Amino acid sequence: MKLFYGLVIHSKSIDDLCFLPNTVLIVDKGKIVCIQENADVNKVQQKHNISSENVVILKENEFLMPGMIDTHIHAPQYINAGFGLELPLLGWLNKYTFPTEARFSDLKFANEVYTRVVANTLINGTTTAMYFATIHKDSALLLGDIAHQIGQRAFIGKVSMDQNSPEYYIEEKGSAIKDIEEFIVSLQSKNYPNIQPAVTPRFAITCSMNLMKTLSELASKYNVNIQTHVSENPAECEVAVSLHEGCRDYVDIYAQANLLTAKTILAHGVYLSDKELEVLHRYQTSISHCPNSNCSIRSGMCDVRRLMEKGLRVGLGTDVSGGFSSSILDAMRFAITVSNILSLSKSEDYKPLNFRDVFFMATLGGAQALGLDDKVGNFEIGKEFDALVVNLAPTDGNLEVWPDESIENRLSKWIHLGDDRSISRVYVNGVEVKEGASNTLRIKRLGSKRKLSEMV
Ligand SMILES: O=c1[nH]c(=O)c2nc[nH]c2[nH]1
Repeated sequence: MKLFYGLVIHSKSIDDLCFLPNTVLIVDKGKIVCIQENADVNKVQQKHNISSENVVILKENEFLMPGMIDTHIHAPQYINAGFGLELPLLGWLNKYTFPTEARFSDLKFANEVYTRVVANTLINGTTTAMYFATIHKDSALLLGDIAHQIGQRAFIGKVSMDQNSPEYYIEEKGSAIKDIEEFIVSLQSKNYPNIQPAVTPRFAITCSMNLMKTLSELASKYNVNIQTHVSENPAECEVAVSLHEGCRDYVDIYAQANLLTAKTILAHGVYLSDKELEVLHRYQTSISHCPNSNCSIRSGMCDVRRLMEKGLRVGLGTDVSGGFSSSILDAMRFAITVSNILSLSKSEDYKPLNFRDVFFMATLGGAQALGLDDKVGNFEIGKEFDALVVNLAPTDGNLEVWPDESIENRLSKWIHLGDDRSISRVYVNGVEVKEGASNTLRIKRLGSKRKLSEMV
């Protein structure tokens, strides 16, 4: 058992951000077994017979929050983060993305990049990631091994694509199905507690209707999540609909392929019509909002408020490397900025997203979008303990926190100004995976105190 004591911040819903001072939270075998606000820590410690080395008392400038959830990230594109942003989506895919992803047939290369992306996103506070890998079955399995070893909760998507792709990076019609089924079976048979496969048709342009229909059957046969892209960029929308005869709009392509389910997450959704939103709502399909990517490759600005008002679950995605940053904190800031910009052309009663909304989206909202909210996303008895200790101490991080500042203002400052140095501890399923705010990455499960440069 481990006992945490101090300020706890989490969302009960989008409208209910809770600040719980002097709170005791007890974790047993990875799960939360006790939460007590305004508690006498010594009494609770004695009552549960917890030894001092298993007690974490947060400092005055620290708070405990749920681990953050990246609902859309391309692990192989990590190597491209920060360049190639001058082209819009379709040109960018052809010039930068497909050639890079093709290199992941090489397992040694995949091992290097995937170790870095998992380690660094954890350091940045991403305790759960919904990954796109590449079309290569073995390197996608390797990504699952690495996330398991380092200790991140993850969905791993072996990408499926059988048309309109370069000849050096495309699957044969026959092997596309065989490979994805083998991938799902192999990953599930490893019985990694926090790693699951995800069926991942890249998007409607690079997938035939036949492939998408078979993928939906496999997702249902093996009860796995589905992820793909939708309505990101005007040219993409036009090409997608023109390729799938008889489909009314972009969402209708996925509806006809039976890919819309309550376990499906679609990245972007910038240009969805009201009719399309109604269809997604009916299927309980969720959206990953990726504002950094939408700005960086100039796809457009997604009106998240509108999606939420239509009843959709919306999480945040970094969408590396359309998005240049693998940090969900960064995604939170971009989401606020995009929403502020959109509000300039809306009526006065339009409510742009604020720091409370994006905190929800980065935690419980992301968990809901991935269908994981029975396990993670906030602190409730019975849920798994995925958590961050955030430290706003002026000597340690880049924030100035004044003694008379309210807790709300501190959280707002952290969301706008914090960085990975302010995340001092990371726990997944009750296990600490990062210790100490430092640029030297200390990933316990890879051998203590090894630097990242020594790990790859
Ligand atoms: O942002 C994106 N990144 C991708 O890799 C991709 N593939 C299809 N559509 C995409 N959008």
